[in-house]
Amino acid sequence: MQPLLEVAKLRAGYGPAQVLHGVGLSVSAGEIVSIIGPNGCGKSTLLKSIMGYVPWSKGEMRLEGHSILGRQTEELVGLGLGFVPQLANTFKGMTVRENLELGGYTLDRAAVSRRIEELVGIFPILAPRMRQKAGTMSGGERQTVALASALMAGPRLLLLDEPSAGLSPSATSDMFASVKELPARLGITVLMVEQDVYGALEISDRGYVLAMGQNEFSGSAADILNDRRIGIAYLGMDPDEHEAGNDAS
Ligand SMILES: Nc1ncnc2c1ncn2[C@@H]1O[C@H](COP(=O)(O)OP(=O)(O)OP(=O)(O)O)[C@@H](O)[C@H]1O
Repeated sequence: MQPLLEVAKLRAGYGPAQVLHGVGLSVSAGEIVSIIGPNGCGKSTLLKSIMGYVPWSKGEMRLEGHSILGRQTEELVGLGLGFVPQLANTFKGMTVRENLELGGYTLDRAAVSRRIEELVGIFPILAPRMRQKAGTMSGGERQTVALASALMAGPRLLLLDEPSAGLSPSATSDMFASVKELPARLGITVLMVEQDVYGALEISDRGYVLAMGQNEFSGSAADILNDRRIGIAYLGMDPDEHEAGNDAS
């Protein structure tokens, strides 16, 4: 089946500082795909490059097989891409409802109301907080507002940059539980960057491991979770203990 999004040989960075050195990935409709890797390896830069915020020097990007390389961010949003940046992703002086309305600025009033109702069904904590200013909410609540705002426009593919950043363990598991529902409940495909490798892979179909701006490994979420090198590098696996386990078997 043709992927929804394909990125190939992407080279991008900030002026002379090249960060991505030929990265590739694909995401099929209905999937949740995670990008993991060490700090500074270029995960956020990859999402920002896809969204048109960071200029490419080389590469290719296709949506359902059609090249969309070089499109402006607004055009990409029009084509169905949505983005939730890491932190600083709500208007703190505005209420929850106003944040959501802003996310749905392309919709008419009736569609905004319908969409808000639908999203409150998925994120029940928003219901009693519609008039609360985002700036007075906890990190987890605000992250939920950011996610719901990005969903207002009905993206086909949602790019999430560390949705668990700054959240408590319980808020993190609520966040992952909500993200997991997006394909089935709203028909949204998800490409997510996460530091919480285990939490992200648990709800993902597939994953990509980046290292120093390059693809290091990719596979099903189960393959990555079972890979010894990944376990040692990112999942806190004790190398000696694992070796001992292997010897015994
Ligand atoms: N606006 C910028 N200008 C210049 N360099 C930047 C900019 N943003 C990021 N970088 C650099 O690009 C590299 C990759 O950063 P990026 O944020 O993509 O990594 P990351 O894998 O998402 O890291 P983390 O897991 O710590 O969030 C880093 O060396 C970073 O310092």
